[in-house]
Amino acid sequence: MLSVHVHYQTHHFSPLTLVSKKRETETETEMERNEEEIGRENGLALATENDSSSNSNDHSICGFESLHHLLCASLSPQVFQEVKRLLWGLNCGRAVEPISLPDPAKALSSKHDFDLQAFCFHADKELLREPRIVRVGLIQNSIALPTTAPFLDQKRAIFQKVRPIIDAAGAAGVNVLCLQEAWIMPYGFCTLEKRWCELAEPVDGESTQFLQDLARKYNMVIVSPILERDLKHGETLWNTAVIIGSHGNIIGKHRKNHIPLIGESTYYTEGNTGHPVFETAYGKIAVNICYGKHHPLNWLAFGLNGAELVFNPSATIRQFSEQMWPVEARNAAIANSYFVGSINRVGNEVFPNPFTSGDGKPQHTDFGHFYGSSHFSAPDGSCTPSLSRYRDGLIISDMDLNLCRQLKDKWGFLMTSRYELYAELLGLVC
Ligand SMILES: NC(=O)NCCC(=O)O
Repeated sequence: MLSVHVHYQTHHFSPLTLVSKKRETETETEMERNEEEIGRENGLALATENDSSSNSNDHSICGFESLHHLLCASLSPQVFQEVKRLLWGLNCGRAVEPISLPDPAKALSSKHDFDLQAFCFHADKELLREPRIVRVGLIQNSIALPTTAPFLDQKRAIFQKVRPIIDAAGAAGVNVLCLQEAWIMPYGFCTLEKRWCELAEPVDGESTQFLQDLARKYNMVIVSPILERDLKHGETLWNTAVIIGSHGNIIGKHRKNHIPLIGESTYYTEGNTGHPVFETAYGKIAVNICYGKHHPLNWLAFGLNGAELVFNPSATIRQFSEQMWPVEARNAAIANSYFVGSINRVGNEVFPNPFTSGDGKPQHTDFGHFYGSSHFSAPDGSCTPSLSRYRDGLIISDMDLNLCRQLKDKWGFLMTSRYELYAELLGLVC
């Protein structure tokens, strides 16, 4: 059993070992022709772009909360071990290990029905440095009230819903916690309606105050991505992550660097904070907000500024990015020798007025399914399984930050880079 708090469905497919036995007797063409059939025999209908069978209305993956759960229940233990090695990699020669959490954290996850999983990334033992183990948490959540409810009620209901998840992180001894992009509101930007601007807050606004108390209570650094209104500079809007220190102090903020050309760009523009790395009690952290994950140089800049852990708080749907999700952050972790925590909201958010997404499709009232699937990636290329595709959740991982330098020494990506060549080229094209 790989997760600390498991919610397996009752489906049990025949082990794929049966499939491989059958395949030994087939030619390659037969295998191709029969792939779908064999998949169906095993209850694993293969997904195609237009095939909704892999994403039934409950937004499960063939009845499972995550790919990890599906594979664990469907493969023989031996085959699953090997598939895990290939899909999630090895950390210090071993599969990324689940760890157990204190009972109060587990009790909160049962009572409030959120997915709770915990893992551990190791580093090699060093002779001159002590291990630098940090416990990091990521929270994914759906909204709490219909998008038609009064705004203040919507926001406060989200506070109420997220509170026990933060309490679970506190009970589990999490040191650094990150919430999802614009966590205090629905992702109303897809509607283009300006009324969502009302939910913007100053950096020291209501949500920051709410989290400051919790940061103090649990001695925890909290990263809080909000829609910001800069009251001191023309009341402009930004998509901002506020970094709250473990004493409840505001360490700083980062404003989203890359704004997608969908909805959001009609609300706010590119951030003006560069690529800050925040020195916290628990390590050097940075935030690459959502769409910035598609920009390798954005990831690079946080690395060059010394980040050891970069969060990617997101709000993204299946149609946009699900196939990129397991790849981009993991690649950034490898290329820049740091850890990445990827967070995505969950659920469907239905809005009162129909809108289009500029894709020629009919008007609709919901943007699409936010597929959750929050997870961690490590600089050695290993990663954790993902949280549920449709439920709120908290994923925790211990990570020895010494692994960052160890990977730099092993692979030397920074040393062998040729940034001067790229700088020259970029100088020419800019
Ligand atoms: N929130 C946001 O930047 N969404 C863009 C979609 C994506 O990057 O997957």
